[in-house]
Formats: sequence, structure tokens, C-alpha cells
Amino acid sequence: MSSFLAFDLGASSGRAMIGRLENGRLSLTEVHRFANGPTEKDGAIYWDYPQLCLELKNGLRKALAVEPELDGIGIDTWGVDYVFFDKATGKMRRWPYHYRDVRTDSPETDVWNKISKQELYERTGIQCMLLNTVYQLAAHHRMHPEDFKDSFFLTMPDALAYYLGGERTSEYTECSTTNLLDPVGKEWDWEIIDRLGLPRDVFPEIVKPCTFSGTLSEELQKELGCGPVPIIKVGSHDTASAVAAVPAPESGSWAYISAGTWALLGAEIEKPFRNADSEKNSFTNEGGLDGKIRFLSNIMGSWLFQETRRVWNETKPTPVSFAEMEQMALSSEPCRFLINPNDASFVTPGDMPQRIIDFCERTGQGKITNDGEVVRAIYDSLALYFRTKLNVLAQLLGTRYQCLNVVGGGTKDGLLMQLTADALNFPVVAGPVEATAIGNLLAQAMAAGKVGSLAEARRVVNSSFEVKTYVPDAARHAFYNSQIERFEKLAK
Ligand SMILES: C[C@H](O)[C@H](O)[C@@H](O)C(=O)CO
Repeated sequence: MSSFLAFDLGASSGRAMIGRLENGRLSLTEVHRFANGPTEKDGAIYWDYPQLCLELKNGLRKALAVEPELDGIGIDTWGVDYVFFDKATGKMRRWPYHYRDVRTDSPETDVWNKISKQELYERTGIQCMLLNTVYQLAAHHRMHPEDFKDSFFLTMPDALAYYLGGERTSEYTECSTTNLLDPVGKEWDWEIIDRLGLPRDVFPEIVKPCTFSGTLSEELQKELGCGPVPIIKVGSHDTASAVAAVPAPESGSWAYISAGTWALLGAEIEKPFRNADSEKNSFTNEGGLDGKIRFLSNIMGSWLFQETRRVWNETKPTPVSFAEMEQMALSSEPCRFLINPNDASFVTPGDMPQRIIDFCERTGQGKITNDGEVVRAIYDSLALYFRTKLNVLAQLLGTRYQCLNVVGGGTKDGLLMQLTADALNFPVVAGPVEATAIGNLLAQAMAAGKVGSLAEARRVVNSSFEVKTYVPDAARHAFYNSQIERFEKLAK
């Protein structure tokens, strides 16, 4: 039996999960869970990196209490964000910015005057989002040029691995979210970097997933009373780990949604796919395990529910739960109000319920009069948006899908899974919930030679974890058909 520890950090929460692999089956034990989110300081929003490091140490201490002989530690986090460190002292230079901070709202002057949006896509195959690292580093260089002197940066999961073991390298799948990588050579695109005037020497060496990357530092070994636990580079972009754990069919084409704060809808392909249509429809080519490409598109996922609930719990006398929000939607009229889930007004933290009300009013749908209508609008719009994007994906790749795999925390939302099946008119296979941590653990097992391939890893998922299948309801599907034209006009 082998046992590994996965740290899986999302935009709203983090967890430490022990995985025990025996006879081709993986079992999970959660040992630590903690909240995560933006910290506002002087009008900007940041990640509390020092606190996240403490959470890793607490999680490791708890893990060692139940499993003293760990065979490895792997870290995955959300994409695009990074931390600057001083080359000489190794100390953090500045709290890392949160990707929803508005400093990247001058893309023309920061980036496009030097390299156009089209050329960026042609070179990197990455969908244009102003939260991408290319826009963040360009804005950072404009605002804090001193941070680029005698320093280096590490992408977020690697900055956390650096705290544990001191390695100054970044893992490929996370680097693939920067919009600064050559997706064929899997290396930094130095021409883009030079044309943006960013110094090459701050860029970390890129290493492959499923490889060993040093051990726990002597200082932490001493403090925690353990040995040199190996640190393993996994699919450190959380979505890469989630996709690795999709219990996909061994043959035939399959599509997935990794559902969490974001809903990442896509397919796994052998090599980058870039053309004018894939760019226009915001499909991106992020790196996966086994040299695969995650051809996907970002859709605002649970963020719309999270931010709505946060505002209500700050303004209403009694807190509301996600389960209550689901009930509110169930008792509201379907498709009375619809939104474009990816509307720019929904990106930054703020009064989400009011923004949804404003979206519906400015699109001539009339005035929302109660909370249930706000939540129902999110549900119906996400289900219809998944349908629209999946149709575009099928057209781009010249294939047809008869089933959709959904993995991640978002699968706990049974109503969203059911409405998605209704909108698509084919089954939605939901699970596992902890796909990201599972993919992290299996990547460690692959590095340790306990699992031979990505296909074998998916067989382990299939034989270890339950899934739930949602089948479409014909009447609700017919109703969504009557709404799709109206929706697609709104979602343009
Ligand atoms: C910005 C998002 O974090 C990123 O695009 C997404 O892929 C992700 O990391 C979801 O956790």
C-alpha cells in the first residue's frame, strides 16, 4: 500500500487529503479543510500567501498524525496567479495579487500595443481573459518595476511547494495558464516576453508533472518530527488534476465540466487546436497530464452563487445556505429571467444580486422582484450556457457527444446537474466530487511508478468512486428548446 498527501487549493476553499492506494483502488481521508478567498488592502485584492503556508503546515501535521510514512506530497491550486520572491534572501517580495483585481483593465497599453490579442492566441492558443498572467505581469511591471529586479516568480502551486521544500521551479500545466507558453514546445514563449519588455531572468524553469521535486525542508522535518517526505510535481493546475480523474469511457469521444468556482467545459485532445473559430468562441489549450491538451472554455460557475450568497449573508438578518438557494430556485418560474453567465459585470467581487437584476433590466426582461428569481436565473442560464458551449465544442472538434462527465464540488448541486441534463437532452454523469485531489494523488502514484498511465489512473477512479447519472426529462428539455434562441441572443 502507498499513501500520498494532496493539497488541493481552490479560490474559495482548500483541503488536505490522504490517498491510500492498494490493489488498484484508492481511498481518501480528509485531514484538513480551510477557507480561502481575497484579502482587500489599500483598494487592491490579494491572496494571503503567508496564511496559506500555515494551512499547509497544519494540514501536514494532521496528516503525519494519521499516516507517519507518507510516500509523497503534491500541491494543486487555481491557475494564473504567482508570487514574487527575492533571489538572494528567498523571501516573498509582495503579497500575490488576486486574479479578480482590476489592475489588468488597461490591456491595450499594457499588452496589445506590443502584441495583438490575435497574435497572442495564434502563438499560445490561450483564450483571452484579462486575469491571465500575461496581463497581470504586464500591469505588475508598470506598477512595481522594482519587483522584477534580483527576483524570481513562481506560479501559485509551486510557490507553496517552495515553502515546503525550497525548489525554485514551476510545473508545466500551471504554466500553461499564463498565456505566455508555446503549447507545442511546452516552454516559455520568449518572443512574447521580450516584446512586453519583461526580464527573462525572473521566469522559473518549467518542469513536467508526475516528477519528483526534492523533499520537505530540514527545518520543517525538524519542526514536524518527520523524515524527508518527497515533494512531487503533479498536474498542479487544479483543472489539470480534475480532468486526469474524470472517469471517462476507455473509447469514444467524451466531454467534461470541472465544476467549482469556475466551470471549465471541454475535451481532452492530443495536440493544440487553434483557429479563428476557437479564438472567437474562447476555447483555450491548457496543458494536461501525459502530454495531452485540455481544450476548454472558462464559464463562471459557482462563483455566481457564492458571491450572491456572500452579499445576502452580509445584508440579510438570517444567513442563507446553498441548499436553501436550490429550494428557492425550485419554487421559482423557469426561465422567467436569463443572464449571460460570462458577462463582464460578474467578474469582480461585488453586489452580484443587484448586477443580475441590472442585467435583466438592461436586456428588457423587466424587473426581478424576489430572491428566488435571482437564483433561478443563475440555474437556467448556466444549464443553457453549458448546452451552447458544448455544441460549439462538438462543432469545432467535428464530433458528437452522448454523455457529459461533470466532476468537482459543483456536482453536489443536484438541481444544476439535472437542469444541465435537461438542457443537453443526454445523461450527465456526476462525480467524483473530489476529482481534483484524486487526480493530484494519482499523479503522485504515477511518479512513484505505482500507476502506469493516465488510462490506468482513470480505471482506478472508476473502480474506487461512485458517480451519479442524471437523465434528461423530455418535458423540461422541450421547454428549454423554446428558450434557447432568446438565451443565445442574451449570451452573445
Ligand atoms: C482563473 C481561474 O482560476 C482559472 O482560469 C481556472 O482554470 C481555474 O484555475 C479554476 O480553478
